Amino acid sequence: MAAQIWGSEKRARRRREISAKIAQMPELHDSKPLPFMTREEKIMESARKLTILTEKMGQIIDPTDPAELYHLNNEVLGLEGNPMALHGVMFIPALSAQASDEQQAKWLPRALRREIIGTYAQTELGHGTNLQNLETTATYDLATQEFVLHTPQITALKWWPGNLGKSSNYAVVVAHMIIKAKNYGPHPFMVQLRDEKTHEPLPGITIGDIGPKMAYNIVDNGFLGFNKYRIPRTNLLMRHTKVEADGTYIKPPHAKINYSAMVHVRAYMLTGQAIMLASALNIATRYSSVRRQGQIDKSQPEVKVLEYQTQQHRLFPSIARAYAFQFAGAETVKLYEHVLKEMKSGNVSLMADLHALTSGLKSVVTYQTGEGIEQARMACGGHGYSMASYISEIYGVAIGGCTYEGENMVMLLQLARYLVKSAALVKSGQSSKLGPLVAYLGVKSEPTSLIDRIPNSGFTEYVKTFQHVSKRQTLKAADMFFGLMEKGEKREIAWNKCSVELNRASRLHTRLFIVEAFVRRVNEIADIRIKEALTDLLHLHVNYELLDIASYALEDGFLSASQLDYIRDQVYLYLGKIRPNAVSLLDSWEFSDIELRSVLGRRDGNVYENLFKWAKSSPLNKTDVLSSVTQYLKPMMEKARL
Ligand SMILES: CCCCCCCCCCCCCCCCCCCCCCCC(=O)SCCNC(=O)CCNC(=O)[C@H](O)C(C)(C)COP(=O)(O)OP(=O)(O)OC[C@H]1O[C@@H](n2cnc3c(N)ncnc32)[C@H](O)[C@@H]1OP(=O)(O)O
Ligand SMILES: Cc1cc2nc3c(=O)[nH]c(=O)nc-3n(C[C@H](O)[C@H](O)[C@H](O)COP(=O)(O)OP(=O)(O)OC[C@H]3O[C@@H](n4cnc5c(N)ncnc54)[C@H](O)[C@@H]3O)c2cc1C
Repeated sequence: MAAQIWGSEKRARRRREISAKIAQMPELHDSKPLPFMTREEKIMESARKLTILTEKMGQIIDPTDPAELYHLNNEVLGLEGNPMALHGVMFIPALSAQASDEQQAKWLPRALRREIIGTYAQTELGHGTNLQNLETTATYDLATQEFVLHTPQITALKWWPGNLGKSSNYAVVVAHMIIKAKNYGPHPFMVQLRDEKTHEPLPGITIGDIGPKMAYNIVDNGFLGFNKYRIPRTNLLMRHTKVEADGTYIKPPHAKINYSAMVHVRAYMLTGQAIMLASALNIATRYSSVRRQGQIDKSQPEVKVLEYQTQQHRLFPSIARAYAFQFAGAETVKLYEHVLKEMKSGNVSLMADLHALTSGLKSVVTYQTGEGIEQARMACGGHGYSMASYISEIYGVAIGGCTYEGENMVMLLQLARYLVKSAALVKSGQSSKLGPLVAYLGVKSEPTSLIDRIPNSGFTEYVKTFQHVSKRQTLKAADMFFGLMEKGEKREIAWNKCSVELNRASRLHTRLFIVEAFVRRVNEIADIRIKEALTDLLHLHVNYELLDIASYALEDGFLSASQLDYIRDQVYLYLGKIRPNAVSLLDSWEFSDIELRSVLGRRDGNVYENLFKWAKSSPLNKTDVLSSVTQYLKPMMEKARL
């Protein structure tokens, strides 16, 4: 099963080898539990480990393999980030995709050797979503052949970029490029922020940390202002766009090609979310098979809480989602790598499809991951609320994904643009022009669903039902939009009035893609036992998801009330079938105790003893009487007693 999850036997084996090596290297372990550290201590601890990794990484992993890097990162540095997180996740990808060969030769080897640390500085205090209204300017000075970076007012301060505040000395900065008074829109520039020797900010740069956040507190998200700060013309990233010395602008082959670093993260973060969901579920499911509370049959001893159907219903559909996200994420990464290769050689024809797909997936996956992790926390009762479970930290980190790389509603609306265009093709009789991901929009469906009507139909009737609801909602939302425009509404006003319906269409389309990716994967599996276990999980997935969106299929009679009862019964049936495999389905992800960082989710199940040990190690317990007591509470009580 690990081979299915991680992509191959070899990958699963490599993960085990890497975990085993890390287990033998105490210098790479947390020196104490992260929840007991201050933010400064955590940052220090993380930087300490990073420097060891820079020395020893080659002994542990193949540093050119992103999957191995990611695993090393999760084991050693953990989910809460590190001082170079953005360096690997966005700075290097931005340089790789957007810098010319000459620029790459100059900067990439230095970045890869970690001579410099970089980040991606785009979002500002006043604008994150609407890139067209960013306010930082890069004005070309023809006389000196330099760009002058400037922050005209407080809302133009860069705000949020990870590791910008304290760690990075370089950044890819996105600013509006102005040449001879003409604004060419946001463009990426390579900018040195700090002195390479002293690490002091360079003159003309204001920089710092934006303060503690809901999670990710090892990352120094920062602010950055420029006061007429000059950089050479050749610091504009020029793989796709060029500015000649005389100010001539050569436009890129696609207007949004400079957004590729964002698409990179959107494509890669899906499996990251799957891992966080599976981690939280692993903790909750293991704990649920240790925790005994109450009886189902009063004549029997107390049961493991995992025996309760409500507990299974809380956890198992999310187990199915974690697998589904992992499979859909793996497909998306493959597609991204393909499109990136094509883009580099000038073929930009697949960019719109990739953008639509990653926008929808990023939104649905992060939202459902958040839901699943929160349910996992609640499923652990009181101990889930303790930082000893570590689930709240996983939740805080995962939920950040709903906001970064494009706020979820906004990204769903991006997919909706693509769906509405596709609907227009269907309506104008040009269904043959639909791309493969939306081809179903042009296919006539049966009048009613055949779920439970055709024996042994596998998952086909389920997929058709998801297609039907997605198609119907897309065409309905598009009709609403076109109808308003026909009545004379301006395009943007009409769009806003339909946006809730449009986003519903985007979610349904994305959920269909996730179901199809799961079905595709299960169909490919040769090993009978693995196929059986995953088929059970897929049954649970399709029935649970369909029940969740049933109103869309009920409103036009595509599903009947009796079919709905059948679907509900299937959910209960598969909860029971999955129960014996539940812990194994999560243990198959092979998270080590080092990586999980959870007292509740320990592999050995020795929860109570270790919870007590953990509590005793709290800094508050170093002394029996705290100074808050001697200084305030004790005098208060004494005064009251007089
Ligand atoms: C030991 C070492 C450890 C190191 C570890 C290394 C591991 C390496 C492995 C990697 C693993 C990665 C895992 C991820 C883990 C995550 C870590 C967390 C890091 C957090 C990073 C967060 C970073 C950020 O948030 S950066 C800022 C992101 N900002 C945004 O996303 C802003 C959102 N806004 C937008 O994207 C745009 O403004 C948008 C799209 C909303 C609107 O743009 P615009 O106004 O320009 O366009 P429109 O007018 O709306 O549209 C015009 C047209 O263009 C189309 N379009 C838009 N974007 C794209 C695109 N990208 N591609 C193609 N087409 C695009 C749009 O659809 C329109 O098309 P139409 O045809 O006109 O409809
Ligand atoms: C943990 C974290 C890490 C980050 N790292 C980085 C980084 O490394 N580099 C970087 O540059 N940035 C980074 N960011 C910033 C992040 O990319 C933005 O916060 C994000 O893109 C959302 O933009 P915003 O803050 O402007 O939200 P807003 O756009 O202000 O969103 C507020 C509300 O308005 C709604 N809204 C906005 N526009 C529309 C619209 N057109 N239609 C409908 N609704 C709309 C949204 O849906 C939301 O409900 C990070 C953010 C976080 C939380």
